[in-house]
Amino acid sequence: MSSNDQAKRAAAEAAYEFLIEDDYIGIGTGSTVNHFIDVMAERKPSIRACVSSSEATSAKLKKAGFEIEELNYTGNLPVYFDGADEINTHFEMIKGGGGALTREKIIASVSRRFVCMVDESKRVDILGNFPLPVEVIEMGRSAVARQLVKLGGSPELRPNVRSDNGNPILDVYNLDLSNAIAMEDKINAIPGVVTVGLFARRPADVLIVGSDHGVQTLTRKP
Ligand SMILES: O=C(CO)[C@H](O)[C@H](O)COP(=O)(O)O
Repeated sequence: MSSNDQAKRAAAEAAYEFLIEDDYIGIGTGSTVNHFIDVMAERKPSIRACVSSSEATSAKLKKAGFEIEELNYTGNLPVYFDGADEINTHFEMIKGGGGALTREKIIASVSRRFVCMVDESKRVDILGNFPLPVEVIEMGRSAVARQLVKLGGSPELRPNVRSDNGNPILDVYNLDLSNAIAMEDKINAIPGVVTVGLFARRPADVLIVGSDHGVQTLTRKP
């Protein structure tokens, strides 16, 4: 296992402490989440079912013996576990590197606690080094891209990729995300945008950072 993977695994193990048994739990997408599912598979918690943010996560959870439930049948969730592509000191995030941003944002929006697990390379002062994913409706792809250019961005179509919802994803470089809430609102207002991978209006509540030196668990200050 690479040291980066070890850091993700360590963060996933620490995150497990936040799991609430005998209820539904939300599970995101990505390599860090995959470590979290491995930890769950080893420790076998008693949970009602998982609400999953992607087909890939659902497949891994099912293989590990966990039930999947659709969000439409669960109501609000006590806790959601996911990774991030970048996270700042306010626990605002860029997400969607794995293309699951829309389902991730929906699940995060109905979860009482968002536990974000990262390796330390994901921590930043200002978001934006990682290109911002924007899921769009196919027919509005170019129109949205032109609006993103007006906002100062350089959008690139993610090649040969469709989200689990069947939509294309634009990766936007060079945006000024120093005011992440304002930019999230502006991008959300563009017709044709399905979801922007900025999680500023709904930041994480708990941040667990794995590194060579150990694991740090941080709680967002209100
Ligand atoms: O937002 C995501 C998927 O859409 C992931 O949380 C993000 O890409 C981080 O992935 P990884 O844990 O593999 O570094």
